[in-house]
Amino acid sequence: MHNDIREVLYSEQQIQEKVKEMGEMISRDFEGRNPLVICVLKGAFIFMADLVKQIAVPLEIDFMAVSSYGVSTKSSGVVKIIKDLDVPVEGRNVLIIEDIIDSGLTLSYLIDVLERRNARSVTVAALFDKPARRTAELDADYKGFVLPDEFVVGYGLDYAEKYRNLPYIGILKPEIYTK
Ligand SMILES: O=P(O)(O)OC[C@H]1O[C@H](OP(=O)(O)OP(=O)(O)O)[C@H](O)[C@@H]1O
Ligand code: HPA
Ligand SMILES: [Mg+2]
Repeated sequence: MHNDIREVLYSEQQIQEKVKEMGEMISRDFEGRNPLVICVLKGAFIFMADLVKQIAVPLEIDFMAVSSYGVSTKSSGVVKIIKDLDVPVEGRNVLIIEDIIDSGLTLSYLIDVLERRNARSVTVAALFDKPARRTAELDADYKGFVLPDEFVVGYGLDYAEKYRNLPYIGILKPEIYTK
């Protein structure tokens, strides 16, 4: 285990099993719907890569980069689009892939943007859910694990751009971000 991690919450193997289950459900529900799968960068890049391999229906992929945390464990409250989609979403069945829903601000902003661009449907798959800190009223259609109210890293999630490459999800030692 990495020295900066206080506790591993879900191992690489537990995550892979969950991702497979989610992929199977999505495959069933999106049969014949040709989804446009949107990866919310950077955090969702690993989940996205693992999940799409478990989805058996034809799909297309695009990427959007948004950021609101920066070098902090709390949302700045301002969601900034750093990279927009390459393709129009009008008339498409969009599946948003998120690593974590925390305050919910990122997702509520994205859903609003995609609905205003006239997506046919907007569905959300989120691997991690931290309901304790929610300020925006929303929930994922496909949800992996519910997390305690702690700042977590790994499996794509960062603190100040670090720890994304850890294959598991763990609680970051508070002294790392309070020092
Ligand atoms: O529900 P919220 O409180 O909005 O938090 C969730 C979002 O915050 C993180 O992104 P971040 O802004 O850190 O950008 P990153 O993915 O590049 O790390 C995370 O990857 C989610 O996209
Ligand atoms: O707990 C978290 N860890 C990393 N990034 C995040 N973005 C929202 N919540 C978190
Ligand atoms: Mg981040």
